[in-house]
Amino acid sequence: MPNQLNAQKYIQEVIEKVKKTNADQPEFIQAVEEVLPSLAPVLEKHPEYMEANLLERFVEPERQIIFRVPWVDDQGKLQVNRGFRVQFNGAIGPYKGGLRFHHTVYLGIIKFLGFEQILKNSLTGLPIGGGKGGSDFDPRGKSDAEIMRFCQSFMTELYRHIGPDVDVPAGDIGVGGREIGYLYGHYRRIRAAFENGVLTGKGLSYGGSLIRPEATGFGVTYFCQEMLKHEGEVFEGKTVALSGFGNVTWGACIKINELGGKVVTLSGPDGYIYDPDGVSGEKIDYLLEMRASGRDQVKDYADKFGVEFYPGEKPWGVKVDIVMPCATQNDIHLEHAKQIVANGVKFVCEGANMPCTNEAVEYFLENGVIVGPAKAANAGGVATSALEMSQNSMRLSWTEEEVDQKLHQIMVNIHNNAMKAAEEYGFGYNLVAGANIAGFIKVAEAMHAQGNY
Ligand SMILES: NC(=O)C1=CN([C@@H]2O[C@H](COP(=O)(O)OP(=O)(O)OC[C@H]3O[C@@H](n4cnc5c(N)ncnc54)[C@H](O)[C@@H]3O)[C@@H](O)[C@H]2O)C=CC1
Ligand SMILES: O=C(O)CCC(=O)C(=O)O
Repeated sequence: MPNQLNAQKYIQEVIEKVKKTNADQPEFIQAVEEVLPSLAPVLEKHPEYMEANLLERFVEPERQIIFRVPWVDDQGKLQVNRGFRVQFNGAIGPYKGGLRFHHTVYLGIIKFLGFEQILKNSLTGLPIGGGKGGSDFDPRGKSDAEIMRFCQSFMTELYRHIGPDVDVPAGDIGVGGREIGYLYGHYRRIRAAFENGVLTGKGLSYGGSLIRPEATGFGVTYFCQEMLKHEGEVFEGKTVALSGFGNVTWGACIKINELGGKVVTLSGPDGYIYDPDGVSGEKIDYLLEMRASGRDQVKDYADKFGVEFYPGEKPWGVKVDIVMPCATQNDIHLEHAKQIVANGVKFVCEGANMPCTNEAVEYFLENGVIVGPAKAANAGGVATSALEMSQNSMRLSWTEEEVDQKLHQIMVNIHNNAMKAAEEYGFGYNLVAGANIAGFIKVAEAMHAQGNY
């Protein structure tokens, strides 16, 4: 009992301090408030972690780098953006996590993503620490040459902070194969060395891994398949509401179709589309064109395939069997969660990072909806990045089947480990709490073993 009281009190104190010292970073506070309360039983079992004030160290990044990114646009005008890399926790491996190029990026977004990444990377079972980076650069409407110049300038500063054994960035919103190519080319030029383990998500011709582009979408679908299996159900014949139309949504569409499910919605910042026949075949290929166009609008899909477009709306009112938000954070608020529950949805599986507000997740759990939390469900992307790092170190390439089979097994393991941790610590089949606990245990052990850093 005393430990129980202590743990809860200690967690509250740490949360209060995070709120006070990061008051201008609501997304980071949200991520911390979601994770910390579920760690109480772990701290009760390990009072030594409280004595060593491990949690306060856990919520403070090891290093935050903020830098100027000057670049010249096609009109010859000098533009300036802000670059970020947050090296959050390196206790179990080199910092690992994507770069986001989006106009909304600021320190609070990068910190919430980096914080989530610590637990996610731990859940993969692979030796990778947590980090994240990006810029408020807006790729919309930029030419290829502008994107290249921006990436080169970004790397001109970033290169000194990263390395195959130090910090290994990859893609996220607004950063895909093209951007990784420009970033790597510039890194190689500055370093005068072929150190391709420094970035993942590379093209196949210079050390990329098969299946990495599909991995996050495949992974979230494999994870959802395990959630369905737990309830004695399958994808076959199920309708699915997806949001976004980018990399994760694309991969999820492919795998859901393969498993016999039907994707009926996509979305963008401009609204959502409803396709009652399902997003399949050439329609899935078209998502790649939409993303590459830099227009960032889902209406293009409606125009091309003659389906309904709902401007300014989200897809969460559509009656489906499964909901998979794959666009961005806080896409599903409490009012959407109420609609989703009222529609009888039993499964919500998060492809994006923190796509549901904490209130929405609580409402789902209270109403018996099974939630696949992002840090577990979308870990297939970073897991396959770690497989890319392994291939780079070994100087060899695995086949598509080999990578996919490893990815699939990793997703099954993550699901089972989250499920077991939740059961062991008294949360039942609550994958949200289970993922937090299972991810935390390994990092906490490593931090504690390494002294008071
Ligand atoms: N690419 C990866 O390997 C991984 C990505 N994620 C997460 O998945 C989500 C999607 O990332 P990607 O598909 O890689 O990016 P992307 O750049 O390929 O696609 C992003 C999609 O989200 C939509 N979007 C962005 N901001 C929006 C807003 N404010 N309102 C509505 N729609 C918006 C865009 O229109 C686009 O369809 C992000 O939360 C990302 O952090 C998570 C794990 C790995
Ligand atoms: O593959 C990676 O390292 C990054 C993936 C990522 O950014 C994420 O998991 O959110």
